[in-house]
Amino acid sequence: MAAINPGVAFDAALVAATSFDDAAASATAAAIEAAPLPTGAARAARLRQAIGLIDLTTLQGDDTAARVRALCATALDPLGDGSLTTAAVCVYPAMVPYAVEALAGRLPVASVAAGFPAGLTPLATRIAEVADCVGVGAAEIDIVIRRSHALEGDWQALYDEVRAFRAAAGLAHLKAIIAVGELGDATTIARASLVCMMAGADVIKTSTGMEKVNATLPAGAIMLRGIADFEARTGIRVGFKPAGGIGTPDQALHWLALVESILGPDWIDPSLFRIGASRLLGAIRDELAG
Ligand SMILES: O=C[C@H](O)COP(=O)(O)O
Repeated sequence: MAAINPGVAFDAALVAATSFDDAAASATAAAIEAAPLPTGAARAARLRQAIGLIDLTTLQGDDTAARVRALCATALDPLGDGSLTTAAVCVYPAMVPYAVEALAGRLPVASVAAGFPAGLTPLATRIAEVADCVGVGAAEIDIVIRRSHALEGDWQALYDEVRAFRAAAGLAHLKAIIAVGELGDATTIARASLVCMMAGADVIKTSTGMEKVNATLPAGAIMLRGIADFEARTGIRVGFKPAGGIGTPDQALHWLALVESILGPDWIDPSLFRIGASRLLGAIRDELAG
């Protein structure tokens, strides 16, 4: 992953001046969906690239040590030929020790945290959870924001919370899930993205996978433009993770195309781009197996 984002001071005026047009976001997404996808060998190569970007995820109430160990074995050798790995494995906090043991440092373990998926447990509990996950070996922490702060326009409160998660995460990479499907409009998505980046998120992530609406290309377009603006303003490169409902090879290819079209080829790398998915790997594997 890229260097830790130290964050920048909260800038209320910049947040207030940040807006985004829903129609522009939809138009960007529509252009990506209308463009032809690669075919033949180029498609296969791109799908292999996508596998290397996956945070292979299980976030089920019935997760067990055995399921997590099996997931880790798949992440280390997803095509069964030793040719590549996924980017990371993503699990609930209680499953982190099993993943850490199974991966033995060969891949990072990402833990969801901060009261995932709603972010509505007491703040002290959410901060302690972040620290606990790091303490048992998670190298990446996928926190959720408390959506009410964004919906009520209390951007200082959102900044302060994410700043506290940044501090609790220490040297672990911090991914901030903004839950686009619950934020309402493009401007709120743009402002939430900006505030999380200001507070020190290394990656901004669309969704938990548990909202009614999860990763969408229009929301992605808004977040990616925010990442580009933030880099132009601060020199800090923040990564991007669409997650939730990405289950087909075509969807993965659209996400790669969107990221590349807005941020350029540098971002097609696990240090700056992840796809959070539980079913996508199986679908890509099926296609590649013909
Ligand atoms: O962070 C990852 C998501 O929870 C995965 O969502 P999914 O099960 O729809 O692929």
